[in-house]
Amino acid sequence: MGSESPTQIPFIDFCSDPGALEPGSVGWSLLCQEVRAALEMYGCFELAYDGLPVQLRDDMFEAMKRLFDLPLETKLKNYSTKIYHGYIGQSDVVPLYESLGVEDASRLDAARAFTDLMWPEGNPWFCDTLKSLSERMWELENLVRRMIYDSYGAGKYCELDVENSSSIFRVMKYKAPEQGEESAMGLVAHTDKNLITVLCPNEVEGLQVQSKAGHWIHLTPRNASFIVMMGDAFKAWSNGRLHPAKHRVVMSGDKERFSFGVFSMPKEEVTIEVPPELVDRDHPLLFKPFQYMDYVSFYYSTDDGMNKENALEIYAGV
Ligand SMILES: O=C(O)CCC(=O)C(=O)O
Ligand SMILES: [Fe+2]
Repeated sequence: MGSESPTQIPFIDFCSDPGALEPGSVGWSLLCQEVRAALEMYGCFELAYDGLPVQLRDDMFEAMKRLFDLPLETKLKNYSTKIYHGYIGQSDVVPLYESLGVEDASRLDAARAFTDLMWPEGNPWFCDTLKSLSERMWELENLVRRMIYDSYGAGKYCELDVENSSSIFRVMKYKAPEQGEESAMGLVAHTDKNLITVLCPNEVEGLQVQSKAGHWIHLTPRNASFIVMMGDAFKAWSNGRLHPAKHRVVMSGDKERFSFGVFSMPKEEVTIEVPPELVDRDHPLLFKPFQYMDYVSFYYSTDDGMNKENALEIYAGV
């Protein structure tokens, strides 16, 4: 893979050596370094992981079709005062895109509240699928997070930081472009603002990641793999080491694309702070402590253009 214009993102296999998922083992240390290198260089990687039954993800893709087929007025009930937490869709900028979000969906009460909102007559199957899948995705997020912390010798902060985090489970649908249109923007280029995003796309391609050199890499994920993506908040925590990958979705062909993912973020009252282990003479402090939602509000209040590109540096840079 040439570093000038890579055609793929790194692929990391969590299945080949189950012993490597034991913190403290030799395999674990090697995996931590591999994860760190991928996230510093590309800001993302494709992951093979067998801790989540394929049937469960297939059930979710099946359930998502029915969810998105509900009337718009029902989907709009998934409303949140928090930015990017509820229903998003009907946008002139990305008319193919629609998504719904459930905060802390691994909690039964949260999964049930969402399900009851969408299906007042009840839908226990959807509720169970949502809860189980969110739980497993959250475990996976925690595993990757632990690897990142350990790779920087900052493992002692991990448990508390995980406790101080929340998550959104989002389901996304992208319609195929209009007939006669070769391709169309499904989701405009952005970096995620949160800590870690773990995505699970269906078999329809469309996700593209920008390399540091500025080339768009078209992802062709292997069957049943996951995409792990760094967000701005983790870049700040790592004192600039982790690279938030810029990505977008471009739709072509005649098939709808579905994906779901877990987006982790610090709880509202929690301050993101660079651990002292990550600051030294060669790595002077780059970011002031800040609260995640304040940064998100800042990001969405700025105009398009330069400010959006460097929002983290403008908002929290020292
Ligand atoms: O659907 C995808 O694969 C990407 C979604 C995404 O980038 C996002 O929701 O931030
Ligand atoms: Fe994203």
